[in-house]
Amino acid sequence: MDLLLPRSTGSSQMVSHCSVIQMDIANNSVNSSKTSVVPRCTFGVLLLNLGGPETLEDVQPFLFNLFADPDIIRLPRLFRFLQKPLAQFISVARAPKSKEGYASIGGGSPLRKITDEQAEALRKALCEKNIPANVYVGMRYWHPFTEEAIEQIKKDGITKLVVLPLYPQFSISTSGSSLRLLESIFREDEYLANMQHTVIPSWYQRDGYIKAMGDLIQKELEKFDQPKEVRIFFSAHGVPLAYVEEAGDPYKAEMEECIDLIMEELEKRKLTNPYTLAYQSRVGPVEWLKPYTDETIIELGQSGVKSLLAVPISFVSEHIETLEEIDVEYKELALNSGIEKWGRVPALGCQPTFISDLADAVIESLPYVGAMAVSNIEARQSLVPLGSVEELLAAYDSQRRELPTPVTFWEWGWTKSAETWNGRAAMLAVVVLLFLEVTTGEGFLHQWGVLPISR
Ligand SMILES: C=CC1=C(C)c2cc3[nH]c(cc4nc(cc5[nH]c(cc1n2)c(C)c5CCC(=O)O)C(CCC(=O)O)=C4C)c(C)c3C=C
Ligand SMILES: [Fe+2]
Repeated sequence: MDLLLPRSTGSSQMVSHCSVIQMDIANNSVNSSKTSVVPRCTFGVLLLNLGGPETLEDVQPFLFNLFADPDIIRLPRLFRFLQKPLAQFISVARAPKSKEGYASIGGGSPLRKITDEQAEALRKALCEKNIPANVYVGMRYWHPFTEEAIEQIKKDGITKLVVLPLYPQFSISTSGSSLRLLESIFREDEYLANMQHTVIPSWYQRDGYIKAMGDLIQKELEKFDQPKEVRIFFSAHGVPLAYVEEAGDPYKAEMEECIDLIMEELEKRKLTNPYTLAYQSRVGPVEWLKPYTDETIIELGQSGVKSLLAVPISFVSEHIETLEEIDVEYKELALNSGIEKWGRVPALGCQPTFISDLADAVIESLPYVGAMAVSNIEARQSLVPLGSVEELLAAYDSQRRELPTPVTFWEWGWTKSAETWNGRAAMLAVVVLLFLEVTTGEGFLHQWGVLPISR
C-alpha cells in the first residue's frame, strides 16, 4: 500500500511515497503489518552541506556568508565586530577570481542539484529498508539554507530527526560549523528543543563508504594501460594547520585513517599500488596542512612517476575544486611536470553502495535501535562522539578548552590573559598592514587574492 505523505514545494524537503512496512515512531517500534493510511511521516533526516553559488551573481554574497562564519575566519573576541565588515571586504575583493572559476564550470556550483539527488536517493534507500522518512537539505552558505530546512521540518511536524553532515571526515570548518549553527537554532526554539534528534558527526570509517571508494578507484585504475604502475593520489581539501595543531580539529587524523582503510580495502582486491595523500585549495598566507597538492604533483613528476590517478577524498559531490582545480589546474601541472598519464576518480554522488550505506548509518543511529547497536556505536566511534547536537558540541568545546591556546588561523599569539594587549597590538598591526598593502601593492591580502596583484 502506498504511504501518503504531505507534499511540499520547498526544495529543502523531499516528499516520500513508498510502499513499506510501517514504522511506529511514536512507540519506537517497527510494525510489520501494512496499514492503509498513514497521515504523516514524522521521521526526518537532515543532510548538511556547504552550498554553492548557483549563478555568477550569487558568488559574492556566497563568499560573504562563508567568510562571515566565525568557524572559517576566527577573530579574537575583541574584534568580533569586525567579522562582517571583513567578510564584506574579502568577498568583494575575491569575487572576480572566484567568478572566473565558476564561469569555467558552467556558471555556477552543481552542489545543490547533486545534494538534492543524494537526498532523494537516500529517501528511496530508506524506504526500501522499511524506514519511511522525509529527507531535508540544509546548506551552510547558500540556498536552501539550514534555517529554511528547519522551517520545513517544523511545518512537517517532524518529531525525530537524524542529522547527517555530508562530509565523511569531521572538521571544525565544515561539519563543526554547520552543527554549531544548528545548535544555536535549536537553543532558541522550543519545538526543536523538544524534538528527539541525533547526529552522525563523521562516517569515513563505514564499510559501505570504504567499499564504494574502493569500487570507484578500481574502475578508474582499470582504464590505464598498466594499472599496477599507477600512483593513487588522494587529494583532500586542506585546513589551516592551526585548526589541527591548536584548535584540536580531528580532520587530519580522520583523513589519514580513512586513507589507510581504503588502501586496506584495495589490498583485499590484490591492488597494491603506491599512494600519496596531499591537501589542496589553500587560501591565504598562513600554513595549511601539508604536503600541498600542487607541490607534491611537481615532486612526483620530477621523481619519475608517469601515471597518476587523482582521488578527491573530502567531499562526496563534484564541485568547483574537483571540476576546475583538479581537472584543469592540477592536470595541467602534472602533465607539465613529467607525468604522462592522468586519471581522476569521480566523486561518489549517488553511487548505490554509498547511498545504501548512508541509509544504514541513519537506521543505526535511530534511538529505537540504540540499545541494540551500543557495541557497534562504540566500535565506530570516532574522535567526536555520536550524540545530540548539544552534547556533541559540548564534548568538542571542552576538548578544545583543555588545549593550551585556542588559536585559529586569524589569531596570532592569542591567550585569554593577554586578551586586551594582544587585541590592541592586533588592531594596530591590521591598520599598519592595510596601509602598507595599499601603498606598496604587496602583502597578505594580495597573496590571498583579495587585492589584485599589479603586473
Ligand atoms: C571538507 C571539505 C572542505 C573543507 C575542510 C573546507 C575548508 C575551508 N574552505 C575555505 C574557503 C573556501 N572554500 C570554498 C569552496 C568550497 N569549499 C569546500 C569544501 C571544504 N572547505 C567545497 C566543497 C567548496 C566548493 C563549493 C562549490 O561551490 O562547489 C571557497 C569558494 C570557492 C573559491 O573562491 O575558491 C572558499 C573561499 C576555508 C578558508 C576553509 C577552512 C578554514
Ligand atoms: Fe572550502
